[in-house]
Amino acid sequence: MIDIKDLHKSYKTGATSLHVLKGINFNVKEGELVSIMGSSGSGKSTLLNILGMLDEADAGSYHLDNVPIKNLNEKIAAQYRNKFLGFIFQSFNLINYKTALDNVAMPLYYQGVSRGERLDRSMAYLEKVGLAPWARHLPNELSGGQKQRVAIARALASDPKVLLADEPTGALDTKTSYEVMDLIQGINDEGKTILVVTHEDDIAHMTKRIVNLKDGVIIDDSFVKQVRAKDHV
Ligand SMILES: Nc1ncnc2c1ncn2[C@@H]1O[C@H](COP(=O)(O)OP(=O)(O)OP(=O)(O)O)[C@@H](O)[C@H]1O
Repeated sequence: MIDIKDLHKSYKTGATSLHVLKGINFNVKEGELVSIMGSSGSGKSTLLNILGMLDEADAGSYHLDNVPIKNLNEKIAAQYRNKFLGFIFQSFNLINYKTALDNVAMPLYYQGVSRGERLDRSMAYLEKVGLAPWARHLPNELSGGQKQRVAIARALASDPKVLLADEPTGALDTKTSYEVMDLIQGINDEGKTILVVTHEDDIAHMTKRIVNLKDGVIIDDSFVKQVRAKDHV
């Protein structure tokens, strides 16, 4: 599903250049649940931005569902992003003046889905994440965990091939974090390919494989022997 070969990325500020990704190689197969770990500054967000087609590498190749992701114009990149990827963020990124239901339905509007289908589909995904009773509420009436569930429903509603989650539990307390990871595990059990960026070891052990980044290189890439469940973290 994801195939990355010898990826390099540098940031240039003035006369200096910071080499952040120094030859990343990895593959993610359909249906995997993988975490990308590493300390602050190791390059996790840089890698995720490239995977999410929000930025491009300087060198190396990236194939997403066998499609080469390179030199795409804005319009094509946006189309691919809609088709292939769903995003989940640490800070939820919900629109505060729209209800939970309208937040989930929003991307479908931009994809030209009719109003009736948008609302039906969004309601079904809110049900899936356990939030149907909260459909008419605004984000500020929801807890952090509930907000993240809305964001997950929004990411799923377009049925992307891959979910990219950037520190999805970063703003949540421990118990709520495990509940959100439990939901992510359930979505993965249904076949969705999911990548989770985290710097928390317990969260990473709720995924099936941990890729460890340090100073822009992968220092370890291993399957988790015993994937932890929410009540046994
Ligand atoms: N747009 C940019 N311009 C210049 N330097 C950048 C830019 N983005 C990131 N960096 C630098 O690149 C390095 C890697 O940053 P990155 O955000 O990928 O790390 P990270 O592992 O995600 O860290 P964190 O866990 O703190 O988010 C850091 O030293 C950072 O300061």
